[in-house]
Amino acid sequence: MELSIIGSGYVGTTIAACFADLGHDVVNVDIDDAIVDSLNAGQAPIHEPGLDELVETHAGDRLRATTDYDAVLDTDATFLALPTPSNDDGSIDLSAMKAAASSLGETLAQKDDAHLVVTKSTVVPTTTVEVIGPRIEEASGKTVGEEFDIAMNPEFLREGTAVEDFLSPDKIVLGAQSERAYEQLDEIFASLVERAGDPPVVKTGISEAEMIKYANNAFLASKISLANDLANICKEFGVDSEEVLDAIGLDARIGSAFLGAGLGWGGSCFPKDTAAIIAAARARGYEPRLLQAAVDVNDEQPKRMLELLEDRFDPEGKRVAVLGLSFKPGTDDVRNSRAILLIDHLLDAGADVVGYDPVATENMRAHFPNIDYATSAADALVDADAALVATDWDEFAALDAQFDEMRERVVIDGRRIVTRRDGLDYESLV
Ligand SMILES: NC(=O)C1=CN([C@@H]2O[C@H](COP(=O)(O)OP(=O)(O)OC[C@H]3O[C@@H](n4cnc5c(N)ncnc54)[C@H](O)[C@@H]3O)[C@@H](O)[C@H]2O)C=CC1
Ligand SMILES: O=C(O)[C@H]1O[C@H](OP(=O)(O)OP(=O)(O)OC[C@H]2O[C@@H](n3ccc(=O)[nH]c3=O)[C@H](O)[C@@H]2O)[C@H](O)[C@@H](O)[C@@H]1O
Repeated sequence: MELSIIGSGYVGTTIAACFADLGHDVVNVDIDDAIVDSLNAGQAPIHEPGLDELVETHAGDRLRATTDYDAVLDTDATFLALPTPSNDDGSIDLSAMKAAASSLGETLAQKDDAHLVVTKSTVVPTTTVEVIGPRIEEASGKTVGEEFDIAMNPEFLREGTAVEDFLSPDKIVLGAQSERAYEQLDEIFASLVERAGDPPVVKTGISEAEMIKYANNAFLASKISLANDLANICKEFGVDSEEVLDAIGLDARIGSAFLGAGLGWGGSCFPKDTAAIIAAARARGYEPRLLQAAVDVNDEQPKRMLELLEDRFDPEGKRVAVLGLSFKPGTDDVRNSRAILLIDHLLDAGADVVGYDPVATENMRAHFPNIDYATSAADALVDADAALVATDWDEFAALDAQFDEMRERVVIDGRRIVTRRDGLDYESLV
């Protein structure tokens, strides 16, 4: 089928390249010239394993990019993969979605055939029906359910494994309100369902699909926070939290995934999505206490890590290496990275900070242009008084003699990844 994807960030680029690989003709529409140029030159604008190869293979053939919304006119369906960040009060900021819906509506006014508009972005329940649909109607002069349909297809991919996750989903959720829309969605997803070995396809309402996405993220974020709460209790008793969490994960009802205790969850999604659904629930008069507690535990973990450092010395004038800047391994994304909270605090305390990350240095430089950046973990450790391990990149597990180059060998491990302990003043956060 002919598909258009509006928004070419982590999700838009990944799904465009994957849909092209699955045999669709895809055009990415983005307002950012640099992203469009990069895609048309056959280069992925973001770091994701396997994405470069897909973009290189399909660019100029089944995959192209443009800043011109008119490209939508040659397609059967449009996916909206726009950012849905947080307002200051945590509620969802729909400005990009609204702008894109209006632009799309103006374009669709020129289209004679029916069109399907699919919300891919994470949006609070009722957004597609009450905000996106009406905006497109207003700008196009057309009517939902007649000249165009709306649908919602939440995305569950993780950064760092985006291509693999998209192509091998645990489930595909299709929210729609007309048979015509379900049929078109079936057609779009048929090649993925076949390649992925027939995963469950959940057909549901549009607002249910929107809520499934929040429920999924809220559950996973809360599971990590519960693991952190339990690990903090373990630490009080001198009990090995890893052994405890590994053991409870063997219970099939609990499962071992997302029980990794440590510095907590960051990234562009868990923090904003928990905040958005909490704000949306409050706006309807419900206080989501458990979810708020999960957020509170998560906010505490970086503070606990800094306390462990400050138990050793006042960071003022000390050189502190922060190992790992991305919000998790496998990505260059630093949005809501725990490392940002650590660096902010260290700078406030007057420390001399050196950061290191295998791929996220340039993105972090935009946040902190004035700290030092090392080109290897070994370089970061030279003459450092302390090292804070913020991200569980595999290479940190292999560090050994490099610690001998530190001035004071204080190592606070936020991810329980460092294996060497001898000769170090080592403490794990959990
Ligand atoms: N990043 C992730 O791992 C996942 C993200 N999501 C959701 O997907 C949505 C998109 O997230 P990301 O891809 O991470 O965002 P992103 O910020 O990486 O990309 C968004 C893109 O939209 C473009 N854009 C903004 N306004 C536009 C407009 N009016 N017209 C055309 N393009 C416009 C931007 O230039 C940017 O390239 C969000 O709702 C997010 O919650 C869902 C699952 C996974
Ligand atoms: O909605 C989204 O955007 C995505 O959010 C998360 O994906 P992502 O944020 O890319 O990465 P995760 O692997 O979930 O990690 C999120 C954070 O949790 C932390 N984490 C993860 C797992 C764990 O056991 N412990 C833990 O602290 C990671 O370090 C990271 O900071 C979800 O896992 C995806 O299913 C979802 O599509």
